[in-house]
Amino acid sequence: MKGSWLMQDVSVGAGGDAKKLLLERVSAEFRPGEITLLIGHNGAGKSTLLETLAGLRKLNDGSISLDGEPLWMGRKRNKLNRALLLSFGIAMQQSESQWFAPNAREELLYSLRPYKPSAEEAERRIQAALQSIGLQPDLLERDPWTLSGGQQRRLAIACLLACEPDWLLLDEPTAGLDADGTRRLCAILEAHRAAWRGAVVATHDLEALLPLADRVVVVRRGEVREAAPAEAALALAAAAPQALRAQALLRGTAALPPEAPAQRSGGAPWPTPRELAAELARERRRGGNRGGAGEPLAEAARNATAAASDTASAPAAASDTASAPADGKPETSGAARAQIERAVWLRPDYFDPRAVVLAYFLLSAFVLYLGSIKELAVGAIVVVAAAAPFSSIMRKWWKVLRGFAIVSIILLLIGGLSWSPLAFSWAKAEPAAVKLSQLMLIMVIGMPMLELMTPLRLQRAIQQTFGWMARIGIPIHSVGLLIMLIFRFIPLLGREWERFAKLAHARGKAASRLGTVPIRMLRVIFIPFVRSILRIAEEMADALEARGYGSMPAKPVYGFRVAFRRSDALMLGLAALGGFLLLIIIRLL
Ligand SMILES: Nc1ncnc2c1ncn2[C@@H]1O[C@H](COP(=O)(O)OP(=O)(O)OP(=O)(O)O)[C@@H](O)[C@H]1O
Repeated sequence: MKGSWLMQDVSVGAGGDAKKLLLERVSAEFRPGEITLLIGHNGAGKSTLLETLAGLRKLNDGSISLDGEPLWMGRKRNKLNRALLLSFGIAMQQSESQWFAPNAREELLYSLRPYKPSAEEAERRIQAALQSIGLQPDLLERDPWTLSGGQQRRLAIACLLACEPDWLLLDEPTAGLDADGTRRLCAILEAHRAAWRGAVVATHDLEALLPLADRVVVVRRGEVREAAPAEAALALAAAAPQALRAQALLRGTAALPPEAPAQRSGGAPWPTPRELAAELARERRRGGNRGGAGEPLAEAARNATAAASDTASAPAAASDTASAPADGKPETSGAARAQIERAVWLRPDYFDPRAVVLAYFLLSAFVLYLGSIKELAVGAIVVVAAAAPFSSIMRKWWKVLRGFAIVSIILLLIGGLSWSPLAFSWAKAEPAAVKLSQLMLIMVIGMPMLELMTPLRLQRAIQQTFGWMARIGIPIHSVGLLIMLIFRFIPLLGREWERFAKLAHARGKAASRLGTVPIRMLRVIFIPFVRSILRIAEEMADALEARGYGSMPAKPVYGFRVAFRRSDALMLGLAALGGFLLLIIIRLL
């Protein structure tokens, strides 16, 4: 691979939403024969940037190309360029997020599948990868989930190395590695560069990786701010501890002003955490901590405070340019701004779950009363009007509704067909159409319900309302627990499937639309998916047992109670009113 990786005006939204940008008009170039570090605060967007490079995030805008070839293909630019996918490997931040096979060997073989090596070649590559990252071959038969954190990190890197990609995209590769592992990783990166291959590494571990870097890219609030040769920063901070090195690096990248952050006393060559805290407080008083000229200084103080305390407590620890702001709140990044802001009354702790469930049953009963397509059409208008205020929290369910609508139409077409002669009879299809439309409307009513309460609040509501049943021998606490678990488990299935879809792209090199698993991969993925769900269920059972759910006391003590308030009564009243209006309208029709 001779050419560079180019990002041009790339914007990426949370879940593809253009209004909530995680990366904003990012342009950057990553060259082969270079190691580029991505640095920045927690939540700045480094992982997002890496995943975007790897085609794991859909672009809202801009383009990405490697060696002159576009990463995204097709008219709608929703298909990945498979040839490019094979030229890089990505190791994500949490190594455990990539496991699904029963043992380490299967994991390595899964990564190798897209490259179609012969059995001998695969074995050679596996052994070479294990050796360079320092893993014993006897680990190959172990379940990856049972390996230590550092061993898992090494295995994740081995999975990449076995594929011998031109580009390595590494997210926090030194996290959890011991000194030997870090040394080996650095040697691997150096060998990679010597072979005129490229690496992009998101890290907070400047201590280990800065000396290797050819370039440093500062990611901040979803924007790539500056890139500068690492040598400049190193020259400034040659013999400095982490605190100074971190500041020098940021100055080298123009993320900080060139002057020293504070006039120091005591003759120490770098500021103490106390001095920097005082400096930060001064900045605050000047009111310059947001947007003004004081911000970089405050930031310098924050960075160096954390780094200096790192130095004091653990000299070998990472010098962290991504320390949390001093006020303890996370940085208000473009990404953080992207978090879904909900109106107070849309939050899952606003309504009493009993009111939500009652309103749902009430509206569903009215829908079930509608017996013809004409009545259901009127019902649809009322339901859509009732659901409209919840549209922001219902968005993620659109796909489910669309899928249900498509399946319903197919079923109706099949149900209404007569074969000799071939004809479609609406009279034949109508009863099914009525049932399916009722189901659809009940689903539309139920979707906001799922978002308006948490499983725990629902469980608490059941226990509060029906707790007295326990005295007459009805296991109501177990019923509440079961309902809570079902509500927790359903979204978990979806999330686990999303993880598998991501693996199919990141490691299986699937070029299909993001979030989907190509049919040819289903065979490989289905059993591991079921196994993974069983593992999660087992972990959940262990957690419940550890919390004492197996031996519930006769009179449990609860941390909080749900309360029926005026807003709950109002919601119930509106649901009843909507239903009665519906009945009046259909009577008048
Ligand atoms: N799908 C998503 N929906 C909403 N927000 C998201 C999504 N994915 C990421 N984010 C947000 O984007 C921000 C950037 O996340 P990212 O993981 O890229 O940060 P980072 O720089 O790698 O942080 P760290 O140093 O902590 O690993 C975070 O605030 C995160 O919550």
